[in-house]
Amino acid sequence: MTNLFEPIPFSLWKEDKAAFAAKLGNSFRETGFAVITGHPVDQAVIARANEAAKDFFRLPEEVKEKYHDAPGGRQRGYTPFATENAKGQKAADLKEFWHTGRDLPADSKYRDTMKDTPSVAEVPDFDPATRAFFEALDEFGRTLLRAVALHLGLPEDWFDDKVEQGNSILRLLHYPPQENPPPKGTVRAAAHEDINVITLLLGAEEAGLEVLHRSGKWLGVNPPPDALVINCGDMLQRLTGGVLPSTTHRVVNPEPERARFPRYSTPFFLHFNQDFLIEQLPGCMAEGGKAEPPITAQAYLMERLREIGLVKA
Ligand SMILES: O=C(O)CCC(=O)C(=O)O
Ligand SMILES: [Fe+2]
Repeated sequence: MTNLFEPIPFSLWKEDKAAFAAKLGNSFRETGFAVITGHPVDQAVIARANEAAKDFFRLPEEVKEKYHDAPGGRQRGYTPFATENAKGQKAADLKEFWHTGRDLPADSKYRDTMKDTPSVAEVPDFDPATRAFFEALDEFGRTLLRAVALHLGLPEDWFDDKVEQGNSILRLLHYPPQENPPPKGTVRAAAHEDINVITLLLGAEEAGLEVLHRSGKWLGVNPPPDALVINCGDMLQRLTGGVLPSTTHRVVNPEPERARFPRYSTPFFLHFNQDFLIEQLPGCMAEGGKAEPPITAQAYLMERLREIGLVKA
């Protein structure tokens, strides 16, 4: 099989928007994923946020636990090891993570349902480093959506005002080393689909990420160093009648020779504004697809969070 995750250089966007949009769109249609090299997210911003994340995860469990927001569905702050389970899975994932949300203007109409992110006192650089990283990914995400819009035959700025105050989340993930074999049937992240519009994923160079291709085969992604992996989430799938599929993916446990190494990754889940009505685009329907009723981004998110156990029914 040819490499389905052939990297797409971001420089192409500057030279020929239509050509970049076609490559991105075709990769999404084929696998739901794409790999981008030469992305504009500043390496210093990435490195600083990764350092802050490592410092945070090194804190004692009782300190990290202070920052949980279980009643809010863990959409902000800390989630301890083995809490989240993928839809339909009994065993919890072998990961702990942190969620940074959008820093909303004081007068935003979304303040009631989009909480502030807790401030971490024990790691002095944590707040500014993660904020800067959120903003860089948010900006690049909007650029990528411009390419998606062109691919779909929409005006280039179609997504702009639908995501500008979106309920997006930066997730800092830590998969601890596995010195002892983990319980049978558990993996770092069980097979799942992302809920949001698109996901921008950095840090997946450490092996483990696999994508369920429509041929039925699990394919390892293994992007080159510093590349960014993007994938379509359920909201984009719903908007496009399945033309841009939200593909099942997972993170498998390391090979024995890598078991003593932790794995860190930092998916950025780009969401619509909460009151955006996700309604299938006219004339957009995958072969064999079925139409789904319109639903607001917020109602859809809550439905999906219940399914993965982060919001209790
Ligand atoms: O850690 C990774 O490489 C992927 C994580 C992921 O798929 C997720 O958190 O939704
Ligand atoms: Fe995911």
